[in-house]
Parts: sequence; C-alpha cells; structure tokens
Amino acid sequence: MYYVKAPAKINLTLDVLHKRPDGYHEVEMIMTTVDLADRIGLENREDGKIHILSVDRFVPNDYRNLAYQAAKLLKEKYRVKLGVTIKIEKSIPVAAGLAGGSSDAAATLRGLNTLWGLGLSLDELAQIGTKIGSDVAFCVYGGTALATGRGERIQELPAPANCWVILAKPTLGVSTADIYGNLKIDQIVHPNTKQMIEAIEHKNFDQMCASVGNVLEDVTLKLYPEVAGLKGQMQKFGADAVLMSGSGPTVFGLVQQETKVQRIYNGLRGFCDEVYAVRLMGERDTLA
Ligand SMILES: C[C@](O)(CO)[C@H](O)COP(=O)(O)OP(=O)(O)OC[C@H]1O[C@@H](n2ccc(N)nc2=O)[C@H](O)[C@@H]1O
Ligand SMILES: Nc1ncnc2c1ncn2[C@@H]1O[C@H](COP(=O)(O)OP(=O)(O)OP(=O)(O)O)[C@@H](O)[C@H]1O
Repeated sequence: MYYVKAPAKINLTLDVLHKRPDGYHEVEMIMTTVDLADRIGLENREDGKIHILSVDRFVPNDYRNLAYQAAKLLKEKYRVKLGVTIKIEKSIPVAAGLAGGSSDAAATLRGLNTLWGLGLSLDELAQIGTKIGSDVAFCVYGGTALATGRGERIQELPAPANCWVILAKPTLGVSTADIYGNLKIDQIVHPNTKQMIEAIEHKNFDQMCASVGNVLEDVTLKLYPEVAGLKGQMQKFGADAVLMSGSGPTVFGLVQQETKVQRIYNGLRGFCDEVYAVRLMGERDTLA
C-alpha cells in the first residue's frame, strides 16, 4: 500500500459576499491545516475497479465517497487501465466542518498522481478536485490560503503563528447546503479578512485571535443551541479565540500556552465526546 496523509482544515475566517446565479455563494475565507489527519492507503488493481475499504459506518464505500470520485475522474480523464483499492483510515470526524471527505479526495488525487505516474502539477490536480467539491482545491495544496470564488480559487499564505488548536465536535451532523440556505445575506457582519492576512503574515497571534470570524456561525448557532453552549464553554475555559469551523458543528479554540491546553481539553471532555488537542500545521510542504 502507498500511504498519503489527509489533514483536516479549519476556517480562520469565512465571509460570504453574495449569492451567485448558479446557487453557490461567493466566499472569501482563510483556511489552514491542522495536525489531525486521515490516512489513505492506495493499491493498484489489475481488474480496473475502484474499491473503497472503510470500517467507519458513516463513510460511504461506493461512488458517494469523495475519494472514489477523485479516482474515477483521474482514471477517466487520463484513460488509466488500472483500478485501485482505496483504504480510508478515518481520524477526522465526519460531517464536522473540517473538510474530511474533501481532504480524502485531495489525498487520493495526489497519491494516484504518483502511483499512476501521471506527472500532473498541484494546480492541475486542484482543478480536477473542484469538480468534486468547493473545499477540495484547498486540500490539494494544504498549508494556509485565502480561498475565493466558491472556495476553489486559492492564494497561498505563509504559515500563521504556531499554536495549539482544540477541536470539539458535538454529536450532531450539519448539512452544509442547509446552513448556506439559511444565511440572510443582508444581515451579515463581515469579518476583517485583510486584518487576518496581516496577522498571518506577521505571525501575530493576538491579532490572529482578534480577527477570526465566520458568517455561517450565527446560522448554525441558532439552529443548534448545543453548538453555542460548546462555544461558551470553550471561552470560559480560557481559549484565546473560539470559532466554529466551516458550516459546523465543530468549534475550535486557538491556544498559545501549552499549560492551558490540558485544562481546556479536560474541561470540555466533561460534556463533549469528541475533543482533540492538535497543532496548527499551516505549512504546505508536509503532505506526501
Ligand atoms: C463551508 C465550507 O466547508 C467552508 O470551507 C465550504 O464553503 C463548503 O465546501 P464543500 O463542503 O466542499 O461544499 P460543496 O460540496 O461544494 O457544496 C455543498 C453545498 O454547499 C453550498 N455552498 C457551498 C459552497 C459555496 N461557496 N456556496 C454554497 O452555497 C451549496 O448549497 C452546495 O450544494
Ligand atoms: N471520504 C469521506 N469521508 C467522510 N465522509 C465522506 C467521504 N466521502 C463522502 N462522504 C460523505 O460526505 C458527508 C460529509 O462529510 P465530511 O466529513 O466531508 O463533511 P465536512 O467536514 O462537513 O466537509 P466540509 O467542511 O468540506 O463541508 C458525509 O456525511 C458522508 O456521507
């Protein structure tokens, strides 16, 4: 098996500019990768089939799997005769706002590019990824980036100030389409994306904390008060900044001091089953 790492992303900012005629929303968001990753194993098959192996009951093992779709797109576009077994070892919670499925698809694109000797650039892989979902292009590159368009136009940013990221996922799944659908464009309070970019460029942790913002947060918090409760707890335990990632329901806290991490983690474990304390990765070059 050839193994590829598929890290989760968080949104440090997520702004919506307007609704587009194609039904998607024009976004402006800053995403970065964290050290919580799925592992994708790839093995060639002589029978030409694409086969998904996963023991997670929430992960589909057929054409609905985004990794399957990634393999199918590459196979068809480049007329590859071989098939592939794709083993998905999940660590990223499913339907969490952490782009787990998108990252698996992106890792499959990168991995098969190597395994099948296709010689494609990351830009080419990202373009193919866009056909699968709005977050896949970012996941192809990893690192930290400003994403615009429907999320597929990627401008690389440097790694932000290093810190801990505490992730807490309540036991409910959220539909991204539902959350965008319930957003009231005229009531949006826009985050300061420019200030966040400056904070990242200067590795200024305090300014980064002061600049986080996600316009989907209000929507999800109103629909699921449990998420608002979790956010309040994380603030109470002393995280330096607290925000919901993507369309939720995962809430993340940025923490600079290592001594605080265990306290916040233990506090949250009291009423949330899925809590993770990980490092912000932020760099592009760590992906296989
Ligand atoms: C919430 C985020 O995860 C933030 O990174 C993304 O904006 C969503 O990315 P994703 O899950 O890859 O989304 P997609 O699979 O492309 O779209 C799912 C659904 O979300 C809505 N959607 C998504 C992206 C976007 N810019 N505008 C939208 O309105 C659409 O209803 C779409 O049918
Ligand atoms: N490889 C995969 N891993 C997890 N879920 C997948 C995968 N492929 C398809 N899915 C489907 O996609 C749905 C959303 O899962 P995913 O974990 O990607 O959501 P997410 O983290 O909210 O994504 P995003 O942040 O991009 O909106 C799941 O309910 C599942 O049915």
